[in-house]
Amino acid sequence: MRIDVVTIFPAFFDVLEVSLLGKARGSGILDVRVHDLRDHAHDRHRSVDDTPYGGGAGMVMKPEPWGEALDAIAADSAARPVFIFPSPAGEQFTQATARELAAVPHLVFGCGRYEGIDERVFAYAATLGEVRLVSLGDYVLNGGEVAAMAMIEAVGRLIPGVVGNPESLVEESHEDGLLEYPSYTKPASWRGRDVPDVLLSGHHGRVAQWRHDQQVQRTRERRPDLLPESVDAEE
Ligand SMILES: Nc1nc2cc(Br)ccc2s1
Repeated sequence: MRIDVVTIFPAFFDVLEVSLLGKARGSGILDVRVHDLRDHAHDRHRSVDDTPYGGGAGMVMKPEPWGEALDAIAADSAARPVFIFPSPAGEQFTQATARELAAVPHLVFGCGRYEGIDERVFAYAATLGEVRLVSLGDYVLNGGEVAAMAMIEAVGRLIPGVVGNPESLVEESHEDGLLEYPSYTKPASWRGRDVPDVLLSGHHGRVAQWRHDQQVQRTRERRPDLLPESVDAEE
């Protein structure tokens, strides 16, 4: 998978050189390229923003640098890219979105700043590939970089070969629509708190049932919106 990121803060993504994603880059599983939007701003001040038409506070990101940056990326793409623009006005990013995007050969993340990107950039990008505005949640950040980083991690870890043991991806929160069960490790007793006996029983069937019950209970308590219709949130 190829991932491009366009941002005015390229150094923000240096962290992608470390941990699992860093190893995946080194082994060629992930091809991550970070681009400085200011490289596509050619005036003396390399300006990427300007005042909004119609007035109002703040600045809007100019379309010209974006157009040039997206053209350059699309020009050497082996597949029609999917452009992801983090936006508080976007669709909700979920684990299902991550799974969907993990199957896309070429993702391009466009990180807005200021009051956002000139709307015509999204329309232009749609001539180069699919465009999706995506939100992590109902809150506003100062820019798209934090959201893009989170999505890159959520998607990247699903790429075969990135996570050592793919089994560990199966029993996670949201993979089966429920929150994950609680986990314990040694010691069996710690500061007067003991690991639930069932987990020490060696009875795999009972352990599996207990874990599922915990998932349903946690989901009912913390995220009743995730419970399937068949399970009454009030039970
Ligand atoms: N939740 C989010 N807030 C923002 C703000 C800006 Br500015 C750009 C992207 C995003 S995604």
